Amino acid sequence: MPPPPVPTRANATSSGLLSSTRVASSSLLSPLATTQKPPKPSKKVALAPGFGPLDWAQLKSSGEDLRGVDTLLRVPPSVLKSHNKKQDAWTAINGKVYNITPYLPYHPGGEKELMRVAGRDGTKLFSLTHAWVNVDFMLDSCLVGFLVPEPSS
Ligand code: HEM
Repeated sequence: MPPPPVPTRANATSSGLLSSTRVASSSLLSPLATTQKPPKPSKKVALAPGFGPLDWAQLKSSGEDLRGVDTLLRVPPSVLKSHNKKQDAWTAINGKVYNITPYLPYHPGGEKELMRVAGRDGTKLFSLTHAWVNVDFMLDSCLVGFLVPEPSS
């Protein structure tokens, strides 16, 4: 018995093979136009050598004191407000108060941006900028305490 014919373009068309092959291969091509918006340009800053995310992770787990307080505090807004200098900067995010001074040179968005929340509740600005960032984890070793209402006098 002779071997079965080898498929060629000529006999593929008649057998319907080519049309299905065409559909399959053209679906693998990338579309010529897309409806997706181009990504926004990044506002990340160039961090100094030794201040990348891995360096921060290392410092965080080094056991160095990054809080600057001996025990967790109850922090009213008036106290938070007094910590608004680069060398002594606190912010509140989602009810937790963090010492952000050690993180300033490591912040991918830059020191200036981070200082916008120094001495105040930064929850809104933080979540507007990057709600996906896990601040609980990023700043766990910088926790100073919890934001509480101003005591009534
Ligand atoms: C307080 C705690 C904060 C932490 C832990 C934090 C952390 C981070 C991290 C991890 C990134 C990189 C994100 C990524 O790669 O997708 C980032 C980027 C950035 N952050 Fe923050 N951030 C904080 C607060 C702020 C605040 C208050 C602002 C002020 C508006 C800000 C502005 C930015 C900007 C502009 C970028 C660059 C975004 C981009 O274009 O990719 N961050 N931050």
